[in-house]
Amino acid sequence: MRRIPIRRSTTHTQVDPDPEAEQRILDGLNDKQREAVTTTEGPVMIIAGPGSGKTRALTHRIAYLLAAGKAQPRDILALTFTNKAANEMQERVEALVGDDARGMWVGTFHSSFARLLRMEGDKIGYSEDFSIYDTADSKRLIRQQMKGRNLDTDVVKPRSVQRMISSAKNEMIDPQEYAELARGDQQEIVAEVYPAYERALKQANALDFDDLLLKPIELFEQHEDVLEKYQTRWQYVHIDEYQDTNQAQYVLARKLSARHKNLCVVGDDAQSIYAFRGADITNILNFDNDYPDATTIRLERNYRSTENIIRLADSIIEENDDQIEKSLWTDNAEGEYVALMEALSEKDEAQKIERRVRDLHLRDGMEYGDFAVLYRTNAQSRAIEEALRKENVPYRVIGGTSFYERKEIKDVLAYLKLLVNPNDTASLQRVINYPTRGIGDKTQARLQRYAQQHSLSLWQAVERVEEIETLGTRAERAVGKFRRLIARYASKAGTGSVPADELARDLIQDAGLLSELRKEHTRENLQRWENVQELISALAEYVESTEDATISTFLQEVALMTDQDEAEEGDDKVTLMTLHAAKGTEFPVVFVAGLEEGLFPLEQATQEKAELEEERRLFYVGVTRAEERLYLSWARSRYRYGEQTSNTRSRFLEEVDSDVVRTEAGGELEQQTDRFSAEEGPSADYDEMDPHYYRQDLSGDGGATGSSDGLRRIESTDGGGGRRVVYDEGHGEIVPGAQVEHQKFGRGKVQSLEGEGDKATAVVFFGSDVGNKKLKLKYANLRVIG
Ligand SMILES: Nc1ncnc2c1ncn2[C@@H]1O[C@H](COP(=O)(O)OP(=O)(O)OP(=O)(O)O)[C@@H](O)[C@H]1O
Ligand SMILES: [Mg+2]
Repeated sequence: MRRIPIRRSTTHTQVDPDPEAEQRILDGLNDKQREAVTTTEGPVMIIAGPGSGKTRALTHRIAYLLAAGKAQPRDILALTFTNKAANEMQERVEALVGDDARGMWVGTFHSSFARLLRMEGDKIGYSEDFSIYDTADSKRLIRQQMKGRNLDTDVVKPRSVQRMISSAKNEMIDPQEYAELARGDQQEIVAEVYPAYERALKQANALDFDDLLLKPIELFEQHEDVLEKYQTRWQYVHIDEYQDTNQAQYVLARKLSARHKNLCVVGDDAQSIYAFRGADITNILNFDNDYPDATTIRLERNYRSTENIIRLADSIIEENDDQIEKSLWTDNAEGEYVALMEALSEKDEAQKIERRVRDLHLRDGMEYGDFAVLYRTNAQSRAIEEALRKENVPYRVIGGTSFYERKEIKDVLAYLKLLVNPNDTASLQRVINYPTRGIGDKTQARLQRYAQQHSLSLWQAVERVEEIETLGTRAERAVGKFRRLIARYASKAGTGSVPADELARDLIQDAGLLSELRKEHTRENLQRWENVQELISALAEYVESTEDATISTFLQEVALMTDQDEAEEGDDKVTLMTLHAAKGTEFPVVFVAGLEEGLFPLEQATQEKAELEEERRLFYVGVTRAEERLYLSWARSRYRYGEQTSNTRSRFLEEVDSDVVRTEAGGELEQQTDRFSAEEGPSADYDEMDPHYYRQDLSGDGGATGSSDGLRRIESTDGGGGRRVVYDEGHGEIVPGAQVEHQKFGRGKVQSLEGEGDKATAVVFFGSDVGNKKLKLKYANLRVIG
């Protein structure tokens, strides 16, 4: 079932000072982190590399403020990058203070300020039920405005206009200023459409994504008292991933912390990857200047990755010129070499990834949930999905054709949006004649013209259909029928007499959506029908689990979901996502796929140094998600845009520190051709993979201890602090130093042991030809020979 982030109740709770909790919170940190946590007053910037515990420090800081009695939950604002990260933060804080910490505002910028606008937006002319427009909705509105002005949408595409308006908004350039600055035909057109688009949004009681940040600024500027209220309330303001804030976010942070001056930002300039969406790296670079009394704290110890992964990451980012000097060290083990995988095609690449996943799963007992496959473009997921599906490896894809972007889902959502906000023109246009109900293009154009002439919203024109003389009786009747349908359900939704999910179910039935999907018995239609059912289930679950749930709050949650939030939690699946979506996450095993010139870095980004550096930072973000193992892969040929392209390795691969990289065994590419073109299926040569990329010098000595319960317990030190390894007698005398025999690899000597029960593994050295192998004892069938 779809997971909708649960809306936090606004109930305020009190947290009493708790010295024990305070100690516990500080115990889980190193000195630098402790400094970050206890420097509670004044502006603080924590700047540090990936995996150094920035997010952890931020979370502990909030918990510390509560436990030390410096703040109550309601005094705290924390802004994160995804709703998922926000939920995690909320949960961890609660776990740390051992109490519920409701009343904190923890969320993304967009969801926090959407919430604020629901509460205060009436002061600048938005009713509480405003709609949030995504890019597609915005484009629809822009197209309509262009058509109304006889602007050729083939010459300048609504999509480009939408992008240009969005960039302008990101830089806080309003329509008037834009008109003054506009140069050249294209900008002149945008200058004409921009103010019309703004008016149309307002008329639709709708806000686009950029507005969710701009309107609060407008609100704060026009209503000093509202700003003061929140400035006073939020004594402590926190921002994670500060390197990716844009101008509007910068202004909001500044305004909100102006009174108490307790602004704590956390970030890493080397991980700034959203300049293309208006993020402004100078926000973090200039923090010291903007807040002259700021304390800057640097964290230097990486807790996440092996030494080899960090070495590789360092060698990547070194190539960039513009960055704050940082050093990163780790106490973690050296770890495996970073593996370079060369493939013939995207299909071959996908198969190789799938094999590695299964290999590590079966042999090393890694869970499927331990793996992430990262790529530059969404389209790359297809081949990987196919390979995984073929071998029944469970996976999830984050982002891409996200559930909530599917046509049938957007149709249902548009109906629901209309109930809440009938003036929502984009939604109305979407469903007014879907399913077909005799309100064709001509009728719609007439309604539209009438609306424009009388300065009405499209819905208001629908309401006055009887007065529109240009419409024939048939059209009038059809529009009238539709109006009654929407009005009936809108009033039901308004009274709240019927549970939201029930109402939605009845509405889509009455609107003819379900029968439309059942009309033709195709697989696609069946899938769509199921998706619609799933949406209703998600709504039902949301209603059940959320206080004060309404269709309106549900729609808001859906509109503000970020790619990462859609992931269903708790199940053991390989995660597939773009490098952008991977920010802030970590996985034991990471694959970065498609390292080819033109794809990563993207062709378009290779001309300008600044863009190339952003691609490189994206690569840096990708590799630093890995905890234990990292695979880099590229394919000699690949289908892109319907054509077979022939590729060379990415320049990024030439730049990395080759000392920590090993090309995967499997011989020359020619040999690989033989291997993979054979019809034997991927599992056939499963056993003979890659003896070379395991490190020879995996340390680990240990000894056996007897015990009274009859089980033999074997302790091994694994470099990470002497974990106890326990398994039963069934495996024989498998202790470090024992001679064993494996069916395939022959004789070897046990080097070290790790894990427990079914997950117990041994590293065995099988001589210099085969090298070290890490084997899962449950499957390895090792025979002890001495
Ligand atoms: N003092 C610590 N002791 C033990 N583990 C830690 C400590 N600090 C951080 N960690 C662990 O290290 C990992 C990385 O931490 P975290 O995600 O906070 O890093 P980050 O700096 O935010 O990384 P990124 O830049 O990728 O967002 C996490 O698993 C975290 O729990
Ligand atoms: Mg982080």
